This record gives sequence, structure tokens and C-alpha cells, in this order.
Amino acid sequence: MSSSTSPAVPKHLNFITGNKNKLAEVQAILEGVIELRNQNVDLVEVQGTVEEVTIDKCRRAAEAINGPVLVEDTCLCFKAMNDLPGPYIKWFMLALGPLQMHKLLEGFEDKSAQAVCTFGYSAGPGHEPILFQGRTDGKLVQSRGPTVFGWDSCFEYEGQTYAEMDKTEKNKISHRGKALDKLKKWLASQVET
Ligand SMILES: O=P(O)(O)OP(=O)(O)OP(=O)(O)OC[C@H]1O[C@@H](n2cnc3c(O)ncnc32)[C@H](O)[C@@H]1O
Ligand SMILES: [Mg+2]
Repeated sequence: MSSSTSPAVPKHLNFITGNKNKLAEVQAILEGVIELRNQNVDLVEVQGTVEEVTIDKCRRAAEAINGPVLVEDTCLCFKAMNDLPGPYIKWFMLALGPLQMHKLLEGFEDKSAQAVCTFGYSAGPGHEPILFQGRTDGKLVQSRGPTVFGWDSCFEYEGQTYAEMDKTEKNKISHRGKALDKLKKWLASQVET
């Protein structure tokens, strides 16, 4: 039995996000692993590196609900732009939408893009967030497939855009799937100690 003083073993995860598509993917990936709950708290997102943004988001979420939280921040990084827009991709999505996103790299030969997903778990206010990150390499293309989730239709991985894949296929190779693999390993290691 583990010590009751350790706050590190969650019985469920309280995923703080306002994004229904993210939530659906995380639910599907963690199905049967751990109970997932959700709260939609509008969190301020600071500027900084991928990790800094998630750490700050995680701290704010833990303080807002005064308890353990899971948060996630997603980036889309273009090699030709030295990894921008990165954590600011949301604002480019809102301004351009998926149908015009490819125009960002029109003047560049290199269309390489990397999808980055960083989860942060905090056991509560004052507990340092633990990060789990996954990265998937692909390229920015003209939109193909349904425009249901963010930039899915303009991110191509091995010949298919995320939007052209079925969900299980996406979750197997996606930035989010890889990050959650690490989270699952961490959860398993917590249970064993
Ligand atoms: O409440 P939070 O969790 O912050 O949800 P959000 O929608 O604000 O999400 P982010 O701050 O992480 O911004 C990431 C942007 O990328 C989009 N996005 C996130 N994951 C994606 C995925 O797997 N495929 C396509 N677009 C994605 C998302 O819709 C946002 O426009
Ligand atoms: Mg956000």
C-alpha cells in the first residue's frame, strides 16, 4: 500500500479544457485506463515556450478549482518559421481557419510542421506540474477532409491529413496519443509504488 501522505496517485483525472474535440480524443484514449472528468474553466494563457505555457496553465487551473487537475496545450510548429506559431496557433486558426492556413508557408519551400501536445498534471495548488509531451512530424498542406477539429485538415502525416484518418488511426500516431502514452506509463508506475 502506498503512503496516504503522497498526493501523487490520482483516482480520476479532472481534465480542464473548453475544447470538446480534445476532450473526446482524450476520453477515447484513456478509456478503461482511468476515469476522466471535465470542467471548462476559461484560463488565461501566457506567452512563452511550449512548456512554460502548459506549466502556467496547469497552475492556474489547480488554483481555480482548488484541487488536482490535468490540462493540455497544443502547438503547431513550422520549421520554416523557427517553430512559430507554436502555442499561438489558436489565434492563427481563429484568424485564417483551416482553409487558408497553408498560405502561411506559401513563400517557403519547406512545409515541415510538427504537432506538439503537452499535458500538465498537478496534484493541487502548490504542487509542481508534471509534464507529458508528444510530438508528431508532418507537413502543412491545403485543407483535405472534414474541417471539424482545428487544423486537422491541413496537417498531413504520411500522405493523409489528420482529418482524412479515422479517429483510432489518428490517436495511434498523434501528438496527443504519444503524450498520453507517457501519462499512462506514469499512472501505471504510480500504482505500483
Ligand atoms: O481549453 P483549452 O484546452 O486551452 O482548448 P483550446 O481550444 O484553447 O486549445 P489550445 O489552447 O491548446 O490551442 C490549440 C489550438 O489548436 C487546435 N487543436 C488542438 N488539438 C488539435 C488537434 O489534435 N488537431 C487539430 N487542431 C487541434 C485547437 O482547436 C486550438 O485552435
Ligand atoms: Mg486554450
